[in-house]
Formats: sequence, C-alpha cells, structure tokens
Amino acid sequence: MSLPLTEEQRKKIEENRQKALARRAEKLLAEQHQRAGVGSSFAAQPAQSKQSSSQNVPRDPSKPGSHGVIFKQQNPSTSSNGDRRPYNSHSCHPSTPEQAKGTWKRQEEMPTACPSHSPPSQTTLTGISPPLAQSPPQVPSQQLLGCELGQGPPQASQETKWTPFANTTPKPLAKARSFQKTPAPFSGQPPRDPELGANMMSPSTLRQHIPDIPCGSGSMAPGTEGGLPQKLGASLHKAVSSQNGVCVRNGDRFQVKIGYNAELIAVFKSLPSRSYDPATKTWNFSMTDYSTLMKAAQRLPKVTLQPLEGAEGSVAQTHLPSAPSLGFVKGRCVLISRARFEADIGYSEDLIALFKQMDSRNYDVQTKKWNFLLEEHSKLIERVRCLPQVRLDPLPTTLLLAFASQLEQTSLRPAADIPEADLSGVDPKLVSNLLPFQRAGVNFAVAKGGRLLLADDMGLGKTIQAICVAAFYRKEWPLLVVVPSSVRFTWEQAFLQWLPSLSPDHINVVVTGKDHLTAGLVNIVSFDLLSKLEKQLKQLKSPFKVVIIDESHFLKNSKTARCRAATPLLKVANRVILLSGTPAMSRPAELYTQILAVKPTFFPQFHAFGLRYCDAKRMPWGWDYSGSSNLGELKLLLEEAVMLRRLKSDVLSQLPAKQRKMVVVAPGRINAKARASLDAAAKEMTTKNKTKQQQKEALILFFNRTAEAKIPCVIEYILDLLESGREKFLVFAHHKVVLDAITKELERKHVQHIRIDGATSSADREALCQQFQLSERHAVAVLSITAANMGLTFSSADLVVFAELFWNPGVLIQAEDRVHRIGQSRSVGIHYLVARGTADDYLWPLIQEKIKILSEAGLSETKFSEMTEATDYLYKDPKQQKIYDLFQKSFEEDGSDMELLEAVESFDPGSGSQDTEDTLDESTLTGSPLKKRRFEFFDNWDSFTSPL
Ligand SMILES: Nc1ncnc2c1ncn2[C@@H]1O[C@H](COP(=O)(O)OP(=O)(O)OP(=O)(O)O)[C@@H](O)[C@H]1O
Repeated sequence: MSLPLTEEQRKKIEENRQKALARRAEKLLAEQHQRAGVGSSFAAQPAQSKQSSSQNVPRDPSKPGSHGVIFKQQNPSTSSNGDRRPYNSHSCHPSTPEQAKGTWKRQEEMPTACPSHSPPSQTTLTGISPPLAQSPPQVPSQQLLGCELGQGPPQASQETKWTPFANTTPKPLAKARSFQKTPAPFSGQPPRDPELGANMMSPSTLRQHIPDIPCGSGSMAPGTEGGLPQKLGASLHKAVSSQNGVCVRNGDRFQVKIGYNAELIAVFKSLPSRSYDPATKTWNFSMTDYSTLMKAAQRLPKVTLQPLEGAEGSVAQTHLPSAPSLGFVKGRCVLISRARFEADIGYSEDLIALFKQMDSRNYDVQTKKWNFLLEEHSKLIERVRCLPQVRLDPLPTTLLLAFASQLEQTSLRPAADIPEADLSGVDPKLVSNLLPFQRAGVNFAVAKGGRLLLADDMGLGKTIQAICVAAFYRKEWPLLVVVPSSVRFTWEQAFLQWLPSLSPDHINVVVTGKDHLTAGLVNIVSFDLLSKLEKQLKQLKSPFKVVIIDESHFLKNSKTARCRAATPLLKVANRVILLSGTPAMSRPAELYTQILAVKPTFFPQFHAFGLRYCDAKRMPWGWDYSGSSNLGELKLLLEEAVMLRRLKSDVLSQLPAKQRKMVVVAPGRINAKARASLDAAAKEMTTKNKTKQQQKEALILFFNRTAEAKIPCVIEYILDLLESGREKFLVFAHHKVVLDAITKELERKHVQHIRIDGATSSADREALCQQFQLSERHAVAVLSITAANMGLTFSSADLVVFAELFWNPGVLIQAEDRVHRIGQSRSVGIHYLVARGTADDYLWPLIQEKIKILSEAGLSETKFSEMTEATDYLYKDPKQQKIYDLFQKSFEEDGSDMELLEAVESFDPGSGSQDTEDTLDESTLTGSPLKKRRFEFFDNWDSFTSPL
C-alpha cells in the first residue's frame, strides 16, 4: 500500500504541472504563428469569428431544451459527480496531477486526441483536432498564451485567448455564461479511452443529461465574468469549450470525426450499430443511428457536430437541444392498398407536422405509421423535399406507372374497373360456355392489351380463357402455344373443342425437332422442344405476335434453356398470355421472368426487383435474392397490372363439384418397339375367323400392350403435375406393370407416396390411407382401380388421375369418389389420361356410351360428354370400328370383367414383352438431367411459403 503524498510533494507536482502547461501553451502559440505566417489553408474566416446579433439574443425560454444542458451543469448536485460533467479535452485546467498526467499520456492512445497532439494537416482526415481544423479567427497571440498560463477555473479573459482554437459556430449567450459558472472540479477531467469513457458514462447516466434539461433563462448567470462584458465573455468561453466535429458519409454508414470527448464516446457506445476503426481511430455507425446520435450530440454542451452533407442544418443548429427533428431521417413510401401508401420512416417532428397537413392522412396505431391516399403522393414527396433533414423515397417508378390513374385521382374501389370485352369475333360455342369468372378473366386480359399472367387456381379453366383471349386477337395469328410436353395433345383437343371454326389442319403440334414451328395457324410446342429449335427460331420470317405459355413457372429460372428459348419470342410478341396455377412456388424471385415477359418495362434490372421484393442481401459471394420483402406491395402491383388470380374458394359457387378432363397423352412418346407390339395386338384383334376365346385373348393382349406403351406418358404427366405444384393427388392404374413403374419412379425421385393394390392387406389399407390423409407434405397415392375403388377416403386430396382407363364406368366413378366425398369442400379435378393409337381409342368412347345410358336411365349424374371430344376422337376406320365392337361385346358379356381382371393380374411383361424401361423415352429416365431438374424445388419444400 503506497503512502499518501506529503504537502511538499503535492506542491512540487503542481509546479511541474503548471510548467508543463506553460510549455504547451508556448508551443501552440508558435504553431499558430507559423500557420498564420505561411497563409495556410487555415486562414481566418471573419464571418465565423464574429457573432451575429441573432446569435447573441437569448433564446425563448419557453422552447424546450433551450440551453438546458448548461443549466444542468450548474446544478451543484450534478456538479459533484465528476463523471457526469462533460469533459472538454481542450481544457487547460486539470485539477489534479493525476489528471494532468492522464491528459498527456492518454492522448496518444486514444482514438481522438487533444488538439495539441494533432498536426493540422491531419485534422480533416481524422477529426482529431477540431479546433485546429477550424480557421482561426484573428485573436492576439498573447491572449492565447494567457490561457495556458492561467490558473484555476477558466475566466473570461483567459477564454478570450483561446478563441482561435474554438469552434467558430455562434453560441448562445446564456449557454456561455452558464458554462463560466461551472465549478472547478469539472474543468480538469482527464480524457478517457473509448471504452473507459463509455464505462464512466453509462447510457442511463447519459439519459439523465438529456431529458432533464431545464429551459431558457434558468441557465443564465448574473453579472459579468472576468471583467469582460457578460455577452462577450460567454461567447468566448463557449468558443473555448466546444469541440467541433463532422459526420462524413461512408457507404451506408457514417463516420464521426471529432476530438476526444468522454460524453460523446458514451453516446457512441450506447448506439447499437457502433463500430470503432482502430486504423483511423474513428467511430462509425449505420444510418439508422444517425438521428439518435445527432440528437444526443445536440445535448452535449461542448460538442458541435456538423451534420452529414445533404442533411444541412448549420453547426449552430446542431447545438440546439430544442431541435430534435434535425436528426437525419430516411425512409420510403410503400403501397399498402390500391388506394393508399404508407410512409415507412423514422421519427421527425417536422415530418409529423407535415403529415398532419395532408388531407388524407391516417395514422395506423398498429403499425405506428402514417398513410395517405395515392393522389397525395406527389404533394407529400414535394413537401418533404423541403425538409432538409428528411429523405422520403417516393414509390418506385414501376408502381407510379402501374397506378398512374390512382395517383391522379384515387378511386377507392378495391379493384380497377374492367370494361366488358367485345367477343363477337370469337366462336360462340366458346363464349357461351365461359363461366362468369372466366368471362371476367377474358375481360381483364383484353383490358391489359392481351398481356397477362393468368394465375387461377388449378382446374379453373385457364385453357378455355387463354383460347378465348388468343381468339380475340385472331387477326394477329399465327399463334404459338408453348406447353409441357405431356399436354400438347390436350391443347390440340381443347382448340378443336372450343373453336369449331378452326379446322384440324390449322393446328400444328410440333412433335420432333424436324417439324416446322410455323406450319399451322395454331402451333403447339413443348418447352423442351422449343429450346431445341434454336435454328428455326432464329430464321423466323415474322415473329409470333400472339403467344400462350402454359405452366409459365417453367420459365422461373432465366438460366434454363427453356427460358432462354422463350424469352426472345416473348419480347417481340404483341400478346403474351402466361398461364400458371403456381407462378412462384418458393420465393418472389421466381416471378421475375414472368413479370418481365408480361411487362418488359417494369423492372428491366433484376437487382431493383430483388432489392424491393426479394430482401436482397449482399453476401461475401455476391447478392442473395432468395428472401422476400414488401410482399403486400408486390401482390398489389401484380394484381393491378400483371396478374389475375382466383382461388377455387373464390368461385366455388360457379364450379361443378367434379371437373373432369381428358388428357390426351402423347403418342409420340411411345417408342418404336412398343408401337410395333401395340400394332401387332390390334391386328390380332381384327383377324378373322377367331374363336370367342381367341378374340378375348387378343383383346387382353391389346389391353396389356396399351398399359406398357402408356407408362412413359403417365410418368411424364405425374412429374409435370408435381413440378406444377400439385401437392397431393391420387393415381389410379390397373395393370401391375403400370403401378410398379409409377411407384418405382416416385421412389427414385424421393416423392412421398403410398400404394394400395390387390396384395395390400385390409389392415394396411386403412393405415396407408390414414398416412396419406394426415400427410402435410406432398404425397401421391398410387392405387389399383379395382382394389382401391371402394371404402377408402382420400378427401385431403382434390385431384384424381386415371393413368389407365377401365371399361366399367361404375368402377371409375367409385374411384373418383375416394376424393369427392364428405369432408371435401373443394371442387375436385379428375384427369383421364387417354393415349391415342392404343386400346384407349376404344375404351374411352365405350365408357362415355355407357355413362350416357346410365344417366339417361337416371342412374348416374355424371355427364362425361361435357368434358370429352369423343365424337372427334373415335376413328372412323372400319377396322377400328370392328375393334370397338369387339370391346363393347366383350365387356357386355357376363363374367368378362372377371376374366379380364384375372388376365391383368397375371400379366407379366416377361420375355414376350418389351422391357418397361424400353418404353421410356430418354428424358423420362431418372438419370437424365432434365428429369433431375424437375425436382429441384423439393429441396426448398419445407421453406415453401406462397408469396401471394
Ligand atoms: N366453361 C367451361 N365449360 C366446360 N368445361 C370447362 C369449362 N372450363 C373448364 N372446363 C373444363 O375443366 C377442366 C379443367 O380446365 P383446365 O385444364 O383449363 O384447367 P386449368 O386451370 O388449366 O388447370 P391446371 O392448372 O390444372 O392445368 C377441363 O376439362 C376443361 O375442359
């Protein structure tokens, strides 16, 4: 334990201290002379050295916070706490030797230093010596010296000598006066390092300084100080005591360049975004803390912080505690409804005052934000521009374009008025069949000039609407229809069904790379084939003016061959009709290419879109656009200008309980070997002089060969459904070989599924059914038509796919009702996959015929005829008629069902048959890159959230 200092030792130390101070004053004086002599950049600025009359006028005491900081310091109770006293690093009056020592020693270690330690040339770079950085007013040098040589608490006469170093900002008189009253113990606080300073001035302590600010004249001290007139003395003293600093923008942060001040450092430490850069020895912060920092700095009597460029506000203003709104606030406008936008911005008194002047103002107590009618948008933005310390970004240009009419005069209608389109030029069959919501869809499309994303829920009839819109622009045809390959022929059928004015010759389904893309009036091509027709596309004489893209989310990735092939076509087309029930399956970024296709001017740069709607973040490896932001606004924008989306629940009253669809699967996918087997089996059926038994055998063979041949098309269709976002559905098949192929493919793709066939025990059937019902993820139930058509409930799904046809419609309807039953509140989709050139050619008309008879007899409510094109579908060839007759006869005979079932059960492709995998096209096989790509989205399945 060290002994206390003797009186003599103390005296000695004090003497030394005084000597040191004197030396320092001389040194500073010499430097000052030197600078003045060479006419350096630190030339005096007379305007700054004088105080304007207004600056000397005492402030209105009624104004909150006026001079309050000073008053606080006058409070003796506060004064007794040295830590609370703002330290002035320029002080030449350390009250103890330790303090004096600390002043000299620590200055070198600190991020900000005492002015005397910083060469003037560095001042503007590091902000270390604000007084030296300022242009020194012309003050007699002996005054300077006098200060340093002075003893005890600052006196006005001494302060005069410090003027050259002082902040040139005008100071309020009262403030200066009150400072002179500051008791001596406050004047010699040693500087602290940033950490130490922060510790000594906790945020709570700091807060005591800030709000408890008495106003106005309370801070005024009577009389004069140091023999000088009070006014002059006060201002001079303030000049001495204040530390000057500046805020400098650095990217999305700002840096504070200022000398050391313990209280300021405590403020720094209280800000969440603080960061200290040891290299430059400065603190920096994010812009979110700017306003808080400025407000706090205004309350520090010895700190003058110049605002960021652009935030304006003079140095003098930054002193004023009565101007909290002077902190720079930045925000943006965000659309919150078709009629209103919100100001998403921090607090500013001035701004709130401005908001309150707007006629349509509305304060949302929940979001704590102000919102306004769109028609006041430009007025608000203009007015905010007059507030120098506020930056409110307007709505993006895209929104201004999309909502131009609302901005002019806001209509409070939740949706824009869409005029009725004149469809007199479109086939009446189509127009008269449109459901009301479909008609509204066509009107919307026409109102948008034939460019839209029709994003109706699955099964709502996007096809019929798209055909109608395309037919509205028939004069601009040839038409291009780009679709997943599994539905090319379904589209062909739909055109024939809904546009009787169109002859089959007008329709060109592109099946191979050698086919011509422009051979028809209506040209249907798959995405994958389109990307292989690059050469043809380049040589197109005139571009397609009308283009339909089915399942347009296939274009979500701009880097894919599909997207690269389709984009140039879409750019030059007049009408672009995009169809998708699931335009984005995991994130808004997936919408970008589709938005661009419909509205190329909206977001020409993805980055702008990414910043606003994808929560774009800069990562070490680049930008991450996988997030989502402002989804409400994005939805409004899409609905106003790009997209029409209705959910089944929105239009349930217009929908039939079951929506059946015949899907003509691609015969082109049946390979040569399978084709030969099928043809042989068909020929066998028409061979004359066959016994009844032989005829049945031939029929079974044909049926079996059909099953094999359909496998690749079936698998492709299932994969397309999964890729299109179908989460849960049932697939019914009949042949074991088909059931096996489907489950094998699902296993390969790791798609959750169950299987129920003749080999499944009763106990397992129920358990599997429950498993499917309760599954929250995507799942496929692979079911045997005959083994799972009764007694099971799969109401958690709303889609049934028949991979194969069955000759008994009663069985089919029972199978459909696994989904369409009590507990089902949705309209159910039923897809029958029908393959041309197979037994389906005969089974399908047969099924319809039987259904017709049943319904005529009042035994069935089902009307298959609505959804089929059976009359066109049946071949008129006499040979084929014979096969049809044979089918009909066979199935009408008693017991033939059983015989057929047995035959199917025992059917084994074996050696006599082709290998199942032989029937699969290359692209269907698991190993192909195409098919692998289709399941990428499952990787993100768990994080899936619909952005809409
Ligand atoms: N107005 C209508 N009149 C008769 N049938 C209709 C009508 N609208 C739709 N359909 C039928 O409903 C079924 C589903 O229609 P469509 O395939 O166009 O739906 P979608 O919206 O394209 O579904 P997905 O997104 O699943 O492809 C089809 O069989 C279609 O013929």
